[in-house]
Amino acid sequence: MAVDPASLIIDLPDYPVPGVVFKDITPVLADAEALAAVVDGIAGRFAGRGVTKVIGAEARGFIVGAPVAVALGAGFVPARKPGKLPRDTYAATYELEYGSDALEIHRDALTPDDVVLIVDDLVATGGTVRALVKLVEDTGAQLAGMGFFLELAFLNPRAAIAEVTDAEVFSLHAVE
Ligand SMILES: O=P(O)(O)OC[C@H]1O[C@H](OP(=O)(O)OP(=O)(O)O)[C@H](O)[C@@H]1O
Ligand SMILES: Nc1ncnc2[nH]cnc12
Repeated sequence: MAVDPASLIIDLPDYPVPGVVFKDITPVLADAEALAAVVDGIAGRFAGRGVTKVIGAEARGFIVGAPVAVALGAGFVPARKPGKLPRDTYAATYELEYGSDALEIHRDALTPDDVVLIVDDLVATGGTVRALVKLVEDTGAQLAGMGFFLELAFLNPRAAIAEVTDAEVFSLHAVE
């Protein structure tokens, strides 16, 4: 019987601030079968859609996004925290469940010919995704959709995402 990746998530109440239940996915990453199930599950959903690039946000979006890119035969674009990329960038700010931050991509990381998939370990408020959508739009590339391991559905990220794009939102596991 295959392991259910969601069964390996550890909940940490009141971390990093009171009122937030932090979803620790490191046990999922550490389990070979579970990690493969997450990567294959997201990649499988978007196979055959002509995806040329996967974009993922620092840091957990790198961990899940890069192997999904390899599985799809696509390249990977890292969206990094401010000041980390050495050349000209597009930037977007966003709110998190526990603070605010900004992400940047190189201006030449995507072109209007690219078909882009956003990948992250989890979607909570949808703020990070909204920033990534803005960055993809800045380049003129086409957004194919977005794929996550975990969706914190009780925070209603789909409504926040729907305000900025009608691209497909796919998650392997939702917490109601
Ligand atoms: O839907 P949202 O409310 O935007 O939250 C989701 C984001 O939060 C986490 O990253 P975080 O910013 O904590 O950074 P990390 O990957 O470096 O831990 C997670 O990996 C997502 O990128
Ligand atoms: N509750 C949460 N657990 C883990 N990562 C998160 N990123 C945003 N909200 C989170």
